[in-house]
Amino acid sequence: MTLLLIDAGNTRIKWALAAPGAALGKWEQCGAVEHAGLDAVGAGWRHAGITRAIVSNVAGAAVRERIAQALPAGIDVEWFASVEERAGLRNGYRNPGQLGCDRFSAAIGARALAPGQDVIVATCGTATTVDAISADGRFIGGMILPGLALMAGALASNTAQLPQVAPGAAPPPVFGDNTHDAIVSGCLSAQAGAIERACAAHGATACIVSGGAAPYIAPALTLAHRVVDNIVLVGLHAAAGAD
Ligand SMILES: Nc1ncnc2c1ncn2[C@@H]1O[C@H](COP(=O)(O)OP(=O)(O)O)[C@@H](O)[C@H]1O
Ligand SMILES: CC(C)(COP(=O)(O)O)[C@@H](O)C(=O)NCCC(=O)O
Ligand SMILES: [K+]
Repeated sequence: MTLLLIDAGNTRIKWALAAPGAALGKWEQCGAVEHAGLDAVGAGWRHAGITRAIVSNVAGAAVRERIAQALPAGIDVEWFASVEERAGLRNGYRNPGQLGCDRFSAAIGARALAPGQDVIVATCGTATTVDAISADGRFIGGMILPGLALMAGALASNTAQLPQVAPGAAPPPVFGDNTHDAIVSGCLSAQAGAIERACAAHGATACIVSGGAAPYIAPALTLAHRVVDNIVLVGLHAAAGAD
């Protein structure tokens, strides 16, 4: 009766196994792999008692096909999609289906973790998305910006003098006194600045930060926030429980 949750992003595939009735985010097992590593993970899924899977995929048709091949045979599979309303969340996108299904799921997860609050949820992956959810359960809209690695990589590959940088565990001073720190500060300030601007514009009472780059971006934030591992998987779990 195990539920398999999958969040396929443009860089990595995150997955978790949830037992029936498990609390949100309390997984039996979880992991993250780059797209090429999926087959090995799929072999492990075959002996895990999985009866149902919910998959959020924003990484395109080839990745969808790879996931379909890796899933255990004969289970009930839902390809999660952005719709007008799900799990008590109303989708305010002009065309609800245009919203990335990972963003819709992250918003469902954020609402489940902060019910009745005006929430900003930032998912810091290949792209960074910063989305606003109202206290009465409406996905208002959001921002899409290049993720931290993309931003830093764009500078390195489009300039003659700027190196590829790697952010460290702690953010550098806001005003870097060397090229490396100036680039890291610039990229972190853009990411953290977008999140802080969104919180101010929304009058947010809760700010949730997730995604592979969250450990670098969250320490640069100057406002109260909560780092949540895999908010997209939390949202899929909440959506499954609301059916
Ligand atoms: N071990 C890692 N492998 C890949 N990306 C990582 C890793 N650790 C941190 N990152 C950062 O996380 C981002 C990927 O995060 P993730 O949430 O998996 O993205 P996506 O959902 O777009 O696949 C990368 O762009 C990079 O900034
Ligand atoms: C914005 C995204 C690329 C984020 O993808 P990710 O960084 O998680 O790989 C994805 O949510 C997407 O393709 N969205 C569709 C467009 C939209 O949400 O408006
Ligand atoms: K993202």
